[in-house]
Amino acid sequence: MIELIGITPAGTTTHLGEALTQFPGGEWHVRDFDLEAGSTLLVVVRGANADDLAAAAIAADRARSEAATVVLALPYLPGARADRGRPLGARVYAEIANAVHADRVLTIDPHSPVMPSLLERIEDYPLGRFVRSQLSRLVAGEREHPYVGVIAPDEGAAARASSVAHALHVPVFHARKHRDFTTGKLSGFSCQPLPDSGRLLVVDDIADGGGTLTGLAEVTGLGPDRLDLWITHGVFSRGSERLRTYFGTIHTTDSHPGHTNPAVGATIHPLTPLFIQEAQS
Ligand SMILES: O=P(O)(O)OC[C@H]1O[C@H](OP(=O)(O)OP(=O)(O)O)[C@H](O)[C@@H]1O
Repeated sequence: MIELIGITPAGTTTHLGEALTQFPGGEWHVRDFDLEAGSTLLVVVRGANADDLAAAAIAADRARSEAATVVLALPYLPGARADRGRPLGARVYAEIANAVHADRVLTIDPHSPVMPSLLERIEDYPLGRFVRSQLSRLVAGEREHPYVGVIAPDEGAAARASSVAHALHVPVFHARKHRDFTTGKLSGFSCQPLPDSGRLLVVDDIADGGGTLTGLAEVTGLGPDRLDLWITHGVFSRGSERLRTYFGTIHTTDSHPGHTNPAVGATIHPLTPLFIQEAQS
């Protein structure tokens, strides 16, 4: 899923989606488009489809011929889960993304700390800060939030959940994901004792098949009357419909095309306005 937005120096935005077409066989073709002098082309690529990165590279090439600045937003960093061992999928995806030759790369809450350094022009993934510092507003609107604590489902989620708990002024409770040493498969969870009453917000970066989050919910013995969920990247593939059994409100962004899965019915927090703002800064 790809979105093209022209931003003039005065801040006027134009959606250039019609410039993107495909030949009947599926190859991308980007039609000519005009950009005012000094404009920025913002290219947002959602999800992990490398073919969309090819379209982004073609559109960027066109924009550069008009001397426009190119900002590539990769809200869900493709390859970020393949960040160890050989082959290193993260590096291969990063090389494909670098073929866009963007002046800046923006992302949000990348799964792996390895990944941003592989992208040549990434600037400290500034939007990562957004999720953490603005989460209380996103989740609770203008009201007081209802949470008595935040749960981190595994070690990888600990820093993210702690900063969300800090923003919400509530304690964080840590869980652990146990894996079988030989197969690497998930073998169970353990969790710190939780408060006897009040709502808890589980915070993680990705919900894919939902196994991690449903496994965690089971070990807490709690359900939708006590648990809500924030996940930055709602991939929501097969199996994720089980999340509804365990969580009341499910919040996510539109970083991945899977976020619209109707079986999950998540509340969506759109990212494009933030990318436009960030591209102009
Ligand atoms: O919905 P699921 O299919 O369970 O996938 C989502 C989980 O996968 C990722 O962790 P992962 O276990 O890949 O990585 P880690 O061992 O590096 O934390 C992610 O951080 C979630 O916890």
